[in-house]
Amino acid sequence: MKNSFGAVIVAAGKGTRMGTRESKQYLALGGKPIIIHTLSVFNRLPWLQELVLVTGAQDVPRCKSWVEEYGLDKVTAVIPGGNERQHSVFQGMKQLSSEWVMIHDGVRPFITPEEIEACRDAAMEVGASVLGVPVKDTIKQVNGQGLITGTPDRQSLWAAATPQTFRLSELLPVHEKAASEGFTGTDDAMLMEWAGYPVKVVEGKYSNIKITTPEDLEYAAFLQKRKGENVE
Ligand SMILES: Nc1ccn([C@@H]2O[C@H](COP(=O)(O)OP(=O)(O)OP(=O)(O)O)[C@@H](O)[C@H]2O)c(=O)n1
Ligand SMILES: C[C@](O)(CO)[C@H](O)COP(=O)(O)O
Repeated sequence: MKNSFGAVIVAAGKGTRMGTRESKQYLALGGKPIIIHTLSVFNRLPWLQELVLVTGAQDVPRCKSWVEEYGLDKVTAVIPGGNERQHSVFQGMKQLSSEWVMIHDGVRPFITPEEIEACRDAAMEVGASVLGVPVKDTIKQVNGQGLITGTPDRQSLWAAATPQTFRLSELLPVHEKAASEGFTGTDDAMLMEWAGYPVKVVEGKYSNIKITTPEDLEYAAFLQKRKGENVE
């Protein structure tokens, strides 16, 4: 359907950098698994037609029971992901029938409806969008010996986040082409850039963190407490 939107929440990673036995997307935050916080934000979007969760094959049953338990009624599929994030995105996209697809990391639970809607609107304007923030540090390019080989102009540097929003009819064939040519990107925008599509960056919040390493959990607990205090 024209201008229909689906979301793929990718949560099939191992969380190696977190170093916990439990994969980080299932760790408790404010009494609920992190992934449930993320899904709940998307589930509350009135204009979102379908919501697909991509998770570890062994975690599909418990994720399905959480979907029921937390009343996540927009979730249309809970499916196993792949060895790479790109593979998980591809599997999730194949479950969708919407015109547009928003891909979001399951470990970014502090995304806000306002940021998601800004991404939606920018994608409809340009064809594709990525939420990001201007970098605050000076970024260095460093060679294998640890020597600095360059300092890109900070004015042009943004840290890409998610959601990343595309037309399903454009992203799916690009994923297929990347798979056939062995091209791997660390985000979906990289694939679309590689294929020559324009992608607009939308300025988001620095609080849209990707929970990756142990210190992120401490910051996440602070953000969750602050969020709880802001509820009317
Ligand atoms: N094969 C993979 C790898 C990652 N992801 C998801 O992509 C998001 C961003 O990836 P990242 O933060 O790197 O998660 P992990 O790959 O689990 O972390 P690590 O690299 O530390 O193992 C996460 O929600 C993760 O679950 C996924 O669905 N499938
Ligand atoms: C997609 C992403 O979150 C954009 O910053 C990031 O590239 C994911 O990288 P990861 O290594 O899979 O966490």
